[in-house]
Amino acid sequence: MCNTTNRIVMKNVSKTFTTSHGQVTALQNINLTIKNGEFFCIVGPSGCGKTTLLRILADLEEVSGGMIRINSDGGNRPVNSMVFQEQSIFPWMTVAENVAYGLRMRGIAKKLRADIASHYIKMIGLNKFARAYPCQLSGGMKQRVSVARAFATDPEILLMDEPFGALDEQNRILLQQELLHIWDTSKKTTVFITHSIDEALCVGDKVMIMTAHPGTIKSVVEVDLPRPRDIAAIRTTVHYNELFQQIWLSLREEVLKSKQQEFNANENSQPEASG
Ligand SMILES: Nc1ncnc2c1ncn2[C@@H]1O[C@H](COP(=O)(O)OP(=O)(O)OP(=O)(O)O)[C@@H](O)[C@H]1O
Repeated sequence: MCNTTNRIVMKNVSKTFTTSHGQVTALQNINLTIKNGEFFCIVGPSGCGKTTLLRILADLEEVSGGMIRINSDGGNRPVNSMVFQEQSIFPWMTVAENVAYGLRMRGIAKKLRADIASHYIKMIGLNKFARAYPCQLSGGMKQRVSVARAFATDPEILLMDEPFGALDEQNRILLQQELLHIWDTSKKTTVFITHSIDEALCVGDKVMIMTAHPGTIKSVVEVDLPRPRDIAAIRTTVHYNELFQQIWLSLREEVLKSKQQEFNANENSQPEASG
């Protein structure tokens, strides 16, 4: 599944934003090692710093303290590729052009990039739509294209920020299964944010639970469910339910804290009653 080489190491990482209302500490004391080939999921209450952590890994945000090391292979391929919740494909390009986009940017020859794109388009079941434009696709189909494009680019690390969060349940299950299928053939180091414990258990090797704001690491649970995974089948196992309970008990406390924080913030922002 994954080998023992460390791909990502974070030591005492913190991130503070300066806003017009003062300083916001989004992340504190993050110590984390993600191994090469690991499928690493992150869950946590809203606003706990999940996206900030991913943006730091994507080099879109600088850390305020601590250090981060990404062990790169040093080849021609990109270090990372990101898939967002909202489809981020180009509306003026066909499905095939979208999937091949990263390869074109890397100067890969036309024939080779067409072959690679076609391979991933088949994997996501959109062969008949290779020449279609995004406006001709459903939301689920567009998100499939985003996933195919990320894999086709062959990054060393795949960063996924709630990639299926906006999809209905049926499409989500189909895409989770397709993601697992593509991932099984590439064993790419993946960092995957989700609000769903079920999704984290279906796809992940590890699930990291974050505390309510400011985000720290509460615990990391190893998902020792066998691979390759059939999503429908693993959900019926006793061990899946044990893991679900373990994660939920840890997460529940943080979700309640986060709700209380929201309530307190609302109370403090209420204008005082006059008279
Ligand atoms: N650019 C920014 N400027 C100021 N504050 C920010 C910025 N980005 C994030 N924050 C704050 O940092 C904290 C963490 O935000 P972040 O988006 O990382 O959380 P999250 O866990 O991804 O939330 P959600 O689950 O709701 O997407 C929040 O308090 C947020 O308001």
